[in-house]
Amino acid sequence: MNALTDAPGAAGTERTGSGARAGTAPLSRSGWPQARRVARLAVHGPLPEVEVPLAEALGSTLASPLAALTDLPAFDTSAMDGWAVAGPGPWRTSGRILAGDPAGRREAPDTSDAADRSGERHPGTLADGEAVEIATGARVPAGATGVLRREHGRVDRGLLHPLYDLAPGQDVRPRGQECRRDEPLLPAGTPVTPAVLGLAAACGHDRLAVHRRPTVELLLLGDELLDSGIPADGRVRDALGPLLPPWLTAAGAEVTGVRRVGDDFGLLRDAVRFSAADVVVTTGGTAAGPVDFLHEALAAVGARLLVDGVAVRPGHPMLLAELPGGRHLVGLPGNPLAAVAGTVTLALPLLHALLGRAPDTPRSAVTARDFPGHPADTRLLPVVRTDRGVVPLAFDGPAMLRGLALAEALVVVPPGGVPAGARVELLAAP
Ligand SMILES: Nc1nc2c(c(=O)[nH]1)N[C@H]1C(S)=C(S)[C@@H](COP(=O)(O)OP(=O)(O)OC[C@H]3O[C@@H](n4cnc5c(N)ncnc54)[C@H](O)[C@@H]3O)O[C@H]1N2
Ligand code: MOO
Repeated sequence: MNALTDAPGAAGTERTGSGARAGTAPLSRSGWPQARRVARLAVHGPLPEVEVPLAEALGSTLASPLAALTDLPAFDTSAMDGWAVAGPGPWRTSGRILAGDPAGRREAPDTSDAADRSGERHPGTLADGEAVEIATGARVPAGATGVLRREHGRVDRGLLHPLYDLAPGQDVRPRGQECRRDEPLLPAGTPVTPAVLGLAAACGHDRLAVHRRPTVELLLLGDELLDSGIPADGRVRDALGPLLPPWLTAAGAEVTGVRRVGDDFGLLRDAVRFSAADVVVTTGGTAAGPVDFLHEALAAVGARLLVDGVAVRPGHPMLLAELPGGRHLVGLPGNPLAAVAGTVTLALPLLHALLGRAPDTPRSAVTARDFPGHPADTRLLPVVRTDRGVVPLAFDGPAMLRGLALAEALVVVPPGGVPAGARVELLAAP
């Protein structure tokens, strides 16, 4: 069916009289923005705080602000290979300071007159007219007024001559330039990215206080699914088993299990009932087909539907339920692009709430051409960016992934569509 014309009309209850709905209170389908909001507000708060080593923190969210444990840089640091110099040139050079050398250490003995005279001075202190060879990243000695790059100086008979003027403090990264000890660097709610891990290590952290990552069990429904090989004889390859776990993991979830569940009511009910995951994600079985048992299984385990159908194309049969014990279930439609729409609409906002992640700043772009809309539903379409704005990709049907695989983002097209030049919201593509 054409995603533009198979709408039942304005938002209303779509599935009526299906045996698969017995026992669950009928819900009107939600508008798309409302469904996202419901998913974000479905939990009372983020999961508890835990302290984990840096190597285990990727993808989780800071539970408290990240504060520096040291000044950064922790000492005046040379930004270049060359010489640390004191006062105006030329300079007498002696010794060498490498990255990692402790304070005051200079490889060659300091025999300069100034050092000999300086009873009170630190042994590594440079006096006016002195220079010491220095490596990038090495501690700049006390008394130095700048660093002369190797290519900016010439040594002639033990004297270093500048080829260019040297500004005071040139090529020295002063202690505390980036931050001071105890200074808050990142607020609670920041996602832990590789860059955050690097920053945390740079300023002295071995462990991070984060919210526990939500566990996710993925249940792939459908007897027709094949795990390997070429699809034939009415069977189809499972596209969501490969697609969803890495995406959910990248979003911060800990995917604890991926299981195929046959088209059997009892099997599905028990898989949902006994899952220990914070979030059960199912694929398929959301609609009204003869073996679509999801609603019936949810009723049997005492689930409460929070979202039951969304005014969005593709993906309108998606659902969100609260399970006993404070767990949740996201029901993604079986059509793969519809499942992707369900993931961005329900699964990611729910996971972000459990992770304690601060709301993303919405991303937007301008449309390079008209994006026809559905009369009543939001559309989510794979797009690429061009100089003129975003353009839709072909092969964007609910059962297709060909467009999505080339997509840089999904564009949110409000009901009724938008003309060329309109600003539209973008969602990250998997
Ligand atoms: N009478 C109605 N029929 C359908 C409606 C409706 O409103 N009334 N909605 C249609 C829409 S839209 C969608 S989307 C699908 C949703 O169906 P289900 O969630 O029940 O999913 P299934 O019926 O199990 O599968 C649908 C389709 O997707 C294929 N599939 C399932 N899982 C996978 C997978 N892991 N990888 C690849 N492909 C998968 C499955 O073989 C089917 O072709 O319902 C429409 N029908
Ligand atoms: O078009 Mo359905 O809405 O494939 O999800």
